[in-house]
Amino acid sequence: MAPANQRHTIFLTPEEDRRLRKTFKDRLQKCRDLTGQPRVPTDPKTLSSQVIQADLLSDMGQTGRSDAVVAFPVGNPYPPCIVSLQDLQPIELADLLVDTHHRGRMLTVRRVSPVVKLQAYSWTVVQKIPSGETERLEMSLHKSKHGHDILESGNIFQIKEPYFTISDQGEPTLRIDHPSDIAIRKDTIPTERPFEVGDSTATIPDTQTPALPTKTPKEWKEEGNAALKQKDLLLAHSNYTQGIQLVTTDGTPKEDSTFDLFRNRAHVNLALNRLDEAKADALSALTNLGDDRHKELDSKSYSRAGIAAYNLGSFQEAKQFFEEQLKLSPNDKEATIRLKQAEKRLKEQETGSYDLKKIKASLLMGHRPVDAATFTRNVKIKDSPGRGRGLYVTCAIKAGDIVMAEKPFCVVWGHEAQALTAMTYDTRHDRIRVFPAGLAKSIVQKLSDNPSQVEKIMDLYGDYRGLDKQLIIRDSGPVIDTFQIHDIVARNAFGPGPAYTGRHQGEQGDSNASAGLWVMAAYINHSCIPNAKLEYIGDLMLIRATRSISANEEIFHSYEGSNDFDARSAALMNTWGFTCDCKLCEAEKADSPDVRKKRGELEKEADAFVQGETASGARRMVILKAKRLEKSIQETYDGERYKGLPRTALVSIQKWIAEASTR
Ligand SMILES: C[S@@+](CC[C@H](N)C(=O)[O-])C[C@H]1O[C@@H](n2cnc3c(N)ncnc32)[C@H](O)[C@@H]1O
Repeated sequence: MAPANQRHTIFLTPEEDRRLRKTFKDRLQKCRDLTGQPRVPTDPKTLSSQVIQADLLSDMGQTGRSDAVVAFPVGNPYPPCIVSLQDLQPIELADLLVDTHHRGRMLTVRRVSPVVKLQAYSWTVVQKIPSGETERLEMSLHKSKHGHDILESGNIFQIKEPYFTISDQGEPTLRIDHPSDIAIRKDTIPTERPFEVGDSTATIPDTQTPALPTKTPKEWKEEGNAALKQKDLLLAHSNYTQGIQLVTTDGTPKEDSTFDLFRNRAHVNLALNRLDEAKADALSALTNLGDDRHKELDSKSYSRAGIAAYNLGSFQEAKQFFEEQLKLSPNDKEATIRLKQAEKRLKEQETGSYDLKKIKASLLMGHRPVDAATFTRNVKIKDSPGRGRGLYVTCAIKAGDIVMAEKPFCVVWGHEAQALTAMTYDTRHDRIRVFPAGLAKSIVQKLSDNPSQVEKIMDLYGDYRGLDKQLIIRDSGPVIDTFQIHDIVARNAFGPGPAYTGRHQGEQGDSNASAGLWVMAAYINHSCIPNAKLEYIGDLMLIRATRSISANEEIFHSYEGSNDFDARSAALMNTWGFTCDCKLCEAEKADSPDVRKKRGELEKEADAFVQGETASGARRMVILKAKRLEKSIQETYDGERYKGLPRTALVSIQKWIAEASTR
């Protein structure tokens, strides 16, 4: 994870480290050994008793959330299915091969057991009908949608290009890594006897049949409204969608009930943070009729379109929608306030001038996230030789000034339920890393709900390029390669530290560090002698110049603050996969290991001295001791080689001496 306040390490004993690597390597080996072998049929009774036992254990809290850090392997990416359901050929469980992706095929199964929900995956038992054969089905990290477990949200699934493999626990399993590879059948027949393994009386056709009995759009609207009243947003969304699908073939509503369906779904979409669809729905709901009743309804639609645009950071568009709303309802106070807010954001976007005092005060009042715009006018992305792309300033910036300010694409704070720090074993580099899994999950969810954002996220640096940055929409949503998201998060996420100070103690344990993705800032490369630093005010990230920066100069901040060359180099390689070649690293690399060791020891001594001795009012003898320590550290630096470079080991002792000497 990237800077600052990041947590790169979770302490593992050598034995734990060895066991973790061995478990995952053994599983990989088992997969390799069995690849392409025919699947061995399972015993339905054994499978069902396993799931029931595991479900009981998880109910008793024995396998659910605990302080233990979740670990899973990464580094064997495979692409999601990009073929529509209708173009896939059905496959039987009996035809599956081990550790194989069944490209071009689709498996329709019925869930016949409860779902065992664990932190990093969920699993259940499914049955092929009419054969009655059963199999384990596992959905990995990206297993929930708006807080609901996907496997639990239905009982008939269509699995696209099924992947049959061996689970991390060594069991044969169908495994889903990309949420777009599983569809819940809309015509799911609610089973009165839901969990009877071996029941093969019902048949499920592989292709979808129209829902029976058919409801009218008005009835779907009423069902949607009822679900909304019950706060079941997903059901309300589904009901309105069914109504919309009945009345529109070309996306254009024709009568009042259809306009209502769109307007109501816009409301639900706002609540679900599905902003793209919220905006589109609100605009589709516009009747453009001039009578008072329709004017009032259209005003509501403009308001919803404006809120969606505002939350997407499209402030110009938001402003236009609120202006249209005010034309229809000139006395609407809320619309006037919203218009003013949009205008303020546009000004921030343009000038980079923020009322930081007011923002800080709003944080004290508990208002989060910060209501502010992103300011990136003075920076641009360009190639940075040897470092991929980097961020450059387009004009001179004075020391202390704001280079840019950015709101995150997504942030998960340590105190939030979604926070989850995991350990990953990357089979590509044989490395164990700390990974903000909760952030990755939230990003996948946000992108699935807001396809307009896919391109900018997928453009970020990651080792595995997956589908690159192309947006592919299939069946009912965008195809998101979760392995690509993993690699992007691993190299670009920031650790902003706890959201609150003083309160919410313990919000950053081993398993719940805060993490976020600030897209433009993610283009900034590392240097051990940076010219900029990060600050967070709530979720607003400020990048400030630490010295004056000339026009067209590249911006750098320090990903890793350790003064110890070896520790710093190891962290840069382990977390970000590169060797720093800045002048400071060059100079430190040229020092002999003995000199580096000596300097490290002296620095520790200096730190202990500074902690133990108060500078103000220090006696002469104590100051002399500090100066001797300073001199010893100075002697570890080669004057010629370190000319113009920071001598980082001296920082604390020199600060102490300066303070002690000003009396
Ligand atoms: C947060 S991204 C920075 C933007 C990235 N350079 C790009 O092209 O999108 C971090 C990645 O940039 C590269 N990087 C950053 N600083 C570097 C440096 N000083 N030297 C070499 N590579 C660097 C590494 O590949 C690292 O994993």
